Amino acid sequence: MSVVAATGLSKRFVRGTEAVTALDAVDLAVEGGEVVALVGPSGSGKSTLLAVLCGWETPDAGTLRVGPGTDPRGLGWSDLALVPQALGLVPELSLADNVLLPARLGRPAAGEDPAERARRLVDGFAIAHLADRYPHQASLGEQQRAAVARALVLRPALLLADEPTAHQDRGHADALLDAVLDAADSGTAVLLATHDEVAWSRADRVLSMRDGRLLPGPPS
Ligand SMILES: Nc1ncnc2c1ncn2[C@@H]1O[C@H](COP(=O)(O)OP(=O)(O)OP(=O)(O)O)[C@@H](O)[C@H]1O
Repeated sequence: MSVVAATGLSKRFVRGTEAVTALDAVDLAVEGGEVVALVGPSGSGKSTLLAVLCGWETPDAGTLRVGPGTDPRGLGWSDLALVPQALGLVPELSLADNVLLPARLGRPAAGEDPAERARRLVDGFAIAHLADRYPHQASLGEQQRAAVARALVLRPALLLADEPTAHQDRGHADALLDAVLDAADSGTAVLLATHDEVAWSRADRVLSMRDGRLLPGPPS
């Protein structure tokens, strides 16, 4: 059974007299262990789709199932982990505490010590030496790597990531993609909104968004 399944998702935003169809009858299913790259021009609806799938936005129409239920808002970090475009690190917590936050709030994967998993992730992302810094004391790329480590620490059933390599050089982007693919190998369903063509090439499937519509394959 797919970890996330949506049919006919639609979302319109109305600003004064202007209406934008951000999602137009989107059907989507992602299986456990599958990496799906979501590509498309700026403003095509990628972030809106992720926002609906994680429960930040309510669709105007359509059906949604994430994990066991229809309302993603009740899910914990081990069910649904998110890397938002704006990262969403907690400013009052050190980078180490941000990465460990899901482990303090949620249920670790069976047989895996979350502190050890966090250490491996921050080592692999070359941010171990920044563990005691607060987010504002780290570069944007370093903050983004901490946000990806936080999302992966519990090996979530579903990972939704919005441009997770946007602030990285190629080497760090590849380390992030390696970790995302490793999580998928252990069963995580992954949906990555990305402009990174290396990420597309490493995904199992590429889906394209244009004007709120979702189509199979990379953009033509
Ligand atoms: N809260 C909102 N209110 C009004 N319009 C919105 C809102 N959120 C998004 N939109 C509009 O919906 C459309 C889709 O936006 P969305 O952020 O999903 O695009 P995107 O593909 O993620 O773009 P980018 O690659 O630049 O992040 C855009 O026209 C955007 O201006």
